[in-house]
Amino acid sequence: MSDHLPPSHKPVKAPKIGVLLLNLGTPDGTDYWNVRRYLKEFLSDPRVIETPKWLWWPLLNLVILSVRPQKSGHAYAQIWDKEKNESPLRVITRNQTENLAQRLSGDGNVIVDFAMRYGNPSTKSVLEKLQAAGCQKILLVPLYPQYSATTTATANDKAFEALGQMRWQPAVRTAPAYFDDPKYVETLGNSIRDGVAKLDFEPDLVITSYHGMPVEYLQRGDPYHCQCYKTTRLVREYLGWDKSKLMVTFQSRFGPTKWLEPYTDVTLGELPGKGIKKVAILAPAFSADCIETLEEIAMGGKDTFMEAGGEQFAYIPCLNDSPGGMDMIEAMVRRELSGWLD
Ligand SMILES: C=CC1=C(C)c2cc3[nH]c(cc4nc(cc5[nH]c(cc1n2)c(C)c5CCC(=O)O)C(CCC(=O)O)=C4C)c(C)c3C=C
Ligand SMILES: [Fe+2]
Ligand SMILES: [Fe+2]
Repeated sequence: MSDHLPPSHKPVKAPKIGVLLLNLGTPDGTDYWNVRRYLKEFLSDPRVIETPKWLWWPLLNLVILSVRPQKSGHAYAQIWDKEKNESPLRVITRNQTENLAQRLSGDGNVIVDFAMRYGNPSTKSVLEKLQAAGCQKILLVPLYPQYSATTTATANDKAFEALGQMRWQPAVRTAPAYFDDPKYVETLGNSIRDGVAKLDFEPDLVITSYHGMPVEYLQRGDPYHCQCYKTTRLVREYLGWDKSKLMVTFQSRFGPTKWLEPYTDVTLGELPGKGIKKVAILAPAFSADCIETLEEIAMGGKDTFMEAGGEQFAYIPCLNDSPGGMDMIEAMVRRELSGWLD
């Protein structure tokens, strides 16, 4: 009888599985307003800045956002991918996405995409796109090897904020940090060994420079600091190197508070005076090269080191969409999809 028929509803797509790679974000352009918009969203995140809002709001809006966008915009302009008119972080994240999609294409019903925590493509827009395409199961993959509330947790928060507005919410999994995953350690170790072998000099020291954070965040329980040290220890053990050959430093200090030490810039300025004149440096906290690696370390870090009397300086790129890096991401994603993939 017609009164027992269900009311009309939206057409239902064949069920699919979504894999969503999440990264931090980047401005859409290097001009003042694009950088300002991005920094405002980023620096208004209470997971990133824990200063009470009543104190932080005037400081951010009246001081920081009137000067920082110009300074950062100039830095972004130096590393901008002019051909694609895009920031390297987004170019590389898209390449990783396309590469992974290719690798999972034989698995039939998987859609791979990427989204940013700040800026575009927004996490909400991509999750809605995946849901509209029929994804009833979604794996969120924050592309941060070491967990931090300031990166991993806020990326997941943003996804759950969007999921919270969905009537038909997909089943969701989040991939864990992979700082001690043997495949990550091996891949990073191989990239250091190969990166050093390609140089026309033998470095006295290799520096693993991690993005820093206020010491207070560590004291309040963020495990990031320990995970950084563990990554470097495991890589050193994998390479069979002496402790004196591989060092940990922390970069990208922001604001007047005490951040994790030793600071990368201070260390680079001091090493030549201690007789260490040839260094190679890499940034294992980043899954893709970006302003913090290309401008701050490969350019700024080199200047600091050479001006202090250094003789040779080399930057070893992030894993990006290298074959080894993609093998590692694919293995991690397949593991986290277990039970979902046929
Ligand atoms: C203000 C505090 C910040 C904390 C804490 C922080 C942690 C953190 N960040 C990354 C990865 C990236 N950060 C990037 C840029 C960036 N980071 C901060 C500040 C903090 N980061 C700022 C203000 C900026 C913007 C650039 C600038 O104005 O200097 C990026 C690169 C983005 C790009 O577009 O290229 C990444 C990636 C990690 C891993 C981390 C963990 C502790
Ligand atoms: Fe950062
Ligand atoms: Fe620690």
